[in-house]
Amino acid sequence: MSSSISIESGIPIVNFAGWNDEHRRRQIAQDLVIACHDVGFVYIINHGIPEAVMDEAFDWTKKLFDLPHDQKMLAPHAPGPDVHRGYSYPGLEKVSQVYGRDADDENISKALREVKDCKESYEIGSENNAFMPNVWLPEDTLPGFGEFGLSFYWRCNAVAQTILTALAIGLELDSADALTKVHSGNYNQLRLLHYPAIRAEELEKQTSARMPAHTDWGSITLLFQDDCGGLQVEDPNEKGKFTDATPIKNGLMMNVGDMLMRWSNALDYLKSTLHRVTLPRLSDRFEGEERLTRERYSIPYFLTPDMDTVVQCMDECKSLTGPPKYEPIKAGEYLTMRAKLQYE
Ligand SMILES: O=C(O)CCC(=O)C(=O)O
Ligand SMILES: [Fe+2]
Repeated sequence: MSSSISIESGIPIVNFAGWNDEHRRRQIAQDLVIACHDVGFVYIINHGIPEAVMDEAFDWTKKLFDLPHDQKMLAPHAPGPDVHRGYSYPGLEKVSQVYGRDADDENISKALREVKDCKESYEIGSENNAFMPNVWLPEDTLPGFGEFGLSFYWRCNAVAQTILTALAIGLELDSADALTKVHSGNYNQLRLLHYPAIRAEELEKQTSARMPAHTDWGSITLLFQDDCGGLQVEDPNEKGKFTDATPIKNGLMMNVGDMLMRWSNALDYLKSTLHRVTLPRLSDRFEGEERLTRERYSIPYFLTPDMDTVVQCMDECKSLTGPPKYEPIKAGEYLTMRAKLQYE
């Protein structure tokens, strides 16, 4: 059975076509694990979400962010990190990799906190998540938005369940449902993101950032991006070198988050790779004297295990990577710790 992997600018593409065929499924699973081990980022095509549904998700995202500020503020993100739901205006959230690599360097984290993050976002969760209740706009502000948001949330979860199954098969865990059974879907986060047009100079001089380099915290992330470009992924073999993760039509990007990396142990068998959002790639994305970059929309979907799940080195990974490197930690505690670092 031939591999389904091909490569786009250093990032593998895994084709999920034929997932229902048992032999093909094994090949896809192996390809996915190799991609997550080598790069930690992978394009997934034939993932099962129809193009029309993805287009609809971007249409709603645009409609939402086109609303006047006062109306968006009818669903405000509560102050602080505890309930990550509703609307965050530009600058409210600061993303930076102050955990891990730069955590001990106060100067680095201070400098990063002085850079403005130029994005606005809206977070949607499961209605069954008692820790983080949704913050909805009044229905007459954007009729139908909540209904679509929740249906898209669960559609993404269905794709994520297939990906988790593929990872379990590819890692040869003791059962194909080893990962799905601790991901009810109730702790995921659907995030709608808008990066307004901004003077290119601000991004070049790094007085503003679209999204500075960071890793994601959860188990996996699915990402839908428009055609603007600007997402970059660190080269796993060369620290500090970032390559463009150019959007591919109808594909989604999947990446490994820190919790799955911890699960896969010491050599971080599955890699949670640094990524960032910067200038769109093409020079024709600048317009007029002010050299404004194009605005950009993206939709990440973060998967988180159920809160009481103990994230610790999977037995099967010990043989791949040696003795456990990370202390076991409950998913809920890990999330709280990471979320606190996100807000000033
Ligand atoms: O906007 C993007 O393409 C990436 C967003 C991202 O990395 C994040 O929200 O964690
Ligand atoms: Fe991210």
